[in-house]
Amino acid sequence: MDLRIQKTYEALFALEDIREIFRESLPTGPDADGEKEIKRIAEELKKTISDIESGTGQPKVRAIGNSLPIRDREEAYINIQPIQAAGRLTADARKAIISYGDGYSACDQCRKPFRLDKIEKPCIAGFHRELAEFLGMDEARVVPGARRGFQAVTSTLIEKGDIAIATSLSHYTEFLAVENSHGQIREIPADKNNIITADSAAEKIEEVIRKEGKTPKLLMIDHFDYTYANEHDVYGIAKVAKQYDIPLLYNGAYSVGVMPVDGRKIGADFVVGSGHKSMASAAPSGVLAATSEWAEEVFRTTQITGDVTNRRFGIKEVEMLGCTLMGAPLFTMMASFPHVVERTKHWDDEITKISFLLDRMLAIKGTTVLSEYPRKHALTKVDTTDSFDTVSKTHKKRGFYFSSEMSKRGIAGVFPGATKQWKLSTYGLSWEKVRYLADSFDEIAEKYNLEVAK
Ligand SMILES: Cc1ncc(COP(=O)(O)O)c(C=O)c1O
Repeated sequence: MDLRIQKTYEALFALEDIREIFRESLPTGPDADGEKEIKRIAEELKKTISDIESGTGQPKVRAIGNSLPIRDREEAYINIQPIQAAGRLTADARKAIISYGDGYSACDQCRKPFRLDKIEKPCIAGFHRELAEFLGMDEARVVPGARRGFQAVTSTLIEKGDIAIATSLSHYTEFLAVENSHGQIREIPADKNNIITADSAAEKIEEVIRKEGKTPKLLMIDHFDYTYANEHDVYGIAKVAKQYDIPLLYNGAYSVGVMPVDGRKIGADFVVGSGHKSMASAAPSGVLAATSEWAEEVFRTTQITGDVTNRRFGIKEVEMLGCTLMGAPLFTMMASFPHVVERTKHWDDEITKISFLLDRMLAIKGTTVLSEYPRKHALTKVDTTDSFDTVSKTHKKRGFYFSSEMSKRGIAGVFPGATKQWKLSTYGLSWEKVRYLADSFDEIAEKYNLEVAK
């Protein structure tokens, strides 16, 4: 059965349950408000089912007190949304949400010594061990997003007035994490090709030491940045950081979960990944891994003493505020993990797919690629100012014509109105879909008389 229909039926059945449950406590009878509302919603749900079955209209369901359209992006569309691609759930993760979506669905299994990463059944402890191994690190913890990983590290290493180094292409959450610890950021500039090199990292460190008289306390480097998804010299930069004895945080938001990442080989002290961005997991989720040396600090347990009425919280980790991902996000990470491990072995295929698509897009005269080229990542920034955007000048929908043409062809994820510089990702799409995408760009170009080289 179409998943949308199945879900709508489930909502209909839930509505019946609600009617039953509240039969006692709500005024009933055909004119009672609650009864009228339930009837109205039931009618909408039934109409939604018949709309889907007859293939007319976009189904919209008004959930109780809220407006919640059925989300059918992955089932009904080819989704090229750049940041959704690798966070899309696996079927196992979807099942896990149904089974473990309830509040505290992990904590009801928590036994002595009372910490999330120590729960053996279900195998949360084992998952932590495997995560660390997968990343080539000694210890790992799940966190609510990469940003919480940054925060745990900055909160451990940075004190008021300390300096941390990031780059001109670093994600804003690194800046906020440092600010949260009352530190200051100095940026390594990207070169003219939008790449962060080891030489410029060394120069920035030298400059900070010379001008400010102190050695930075942390260096954070994004393996692939969020703007271009260009690859930066993480190996070289890690070497430089070692020379100056500065701990290195490797931001793998766009790498952990899609390509092989070995923190030890890179020379990272901390590896951070984003579950919802690159590990086929529900938001918010992520991972913070550390070498054993740094694990002792960043995963330190509470030392609280004093007026705490004879209570001790000894095993709880301060930076994790005891426990982190307790339910659905954790179980989606766990359920997707075997698939994630497997898919990292096929990263080359993903590069071949994006390269194929871009070759076809570049044949549309005026289109350029703003990211480094040839590509090393499936996420790419393109510039269609001199191709698709030229149409928007005269089209009655202006720039929105483009996303609308894409949507008509069953393609979602192009930012509505964007026709100049925009990002897309082919990550995880089948070859069939990638070819269809390329044909669709051609079709739109030809429809509007843009020149396409054959
Ligand atoms: C490069 C990069 N790092 C970190 C983050 C933050 O990740 P999260 O949402 O998992 O906290 C993002 C999110 O967009 C990102 O693009």
